[in-house]
Amino acid sequence: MADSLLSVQSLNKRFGAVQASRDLSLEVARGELHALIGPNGAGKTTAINQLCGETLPDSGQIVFDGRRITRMPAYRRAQLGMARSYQITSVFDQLTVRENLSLAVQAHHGHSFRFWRKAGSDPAVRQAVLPAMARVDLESRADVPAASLSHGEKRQLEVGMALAGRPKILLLDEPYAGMGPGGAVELTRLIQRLKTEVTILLVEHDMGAVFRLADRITVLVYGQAIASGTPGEIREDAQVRKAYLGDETPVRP
Ligand SMILES: Nc1ncnc2c1ncn2[C@@H]1O[C@H](COP(=O)(O)OP(=O)(O)OP(=O)(O)O)[C@@H](O)[C@H]1O
Repeated sequence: MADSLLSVQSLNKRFGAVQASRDLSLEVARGELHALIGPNGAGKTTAINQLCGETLPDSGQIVFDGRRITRMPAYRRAQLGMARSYQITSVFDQLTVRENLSLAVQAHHGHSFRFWRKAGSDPAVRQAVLPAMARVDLESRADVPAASLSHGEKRQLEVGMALAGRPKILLLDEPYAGMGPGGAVELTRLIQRLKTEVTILLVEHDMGAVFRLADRITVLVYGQAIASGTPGEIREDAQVRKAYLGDETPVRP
């Protein structure tokens, strides 16, 4: 691929008898929103874990922004511009939106800020937090403790924390999980805006959201990529319909 930001070649990962990644190859182009879909247990989270360095593959190769990162520790990948927003919420409930984002900003730019100071008291951190809040539409909730946010707002905060390091790619693992209809609409609006700023790899079960947001989709079944293409191509792919979407599943944009 001409402008590939993330290239995964023949990744294999086995857990005992389970082959969670099977000769998995994947290309994410710079600037696109690429969705990774597949049935439960297909190996989506295992794939993401190997991309961000939480799990090492048994074999295969991962190249990110022109560098081989296959065996690189997670923190180095983060320094190179890989950010992950977790399926399980990772914000500090007792801290406010502003404080959570201050910590994230400080963690990502530790070298340029005085990290022994309370995060919110550093003027440079305070200044960087304002656009970080605006980016995820949380300015009006700045001084609200995270515990009092709605589920959707917590997701926004989580994404804001992942973006604090100005990543080149954002890995979103099931952001719609547990989201009500109102929150889902807000989240779609947010992701639609973010995809103009950062390359996104989205793992998601909500097919409506996937087909609305993705530029390209890769379908995983039993750890293997069985198809990769535009939403239109995936919708029409006979193998995908048979293995995953089902002939009767109405998948409309
Ligand atoms: N640490 C582990 N130890 C043993 N088996 C594991 C481990 N992690 C994942 N697996 C197995 O690997 C397979 C792929 O799991 P994974 O969580 O990657 O799938 P998934 O596509 O993300 O599923 P879901 O959509 O349900 O989140 C499953 O059979 C799972 O039980």
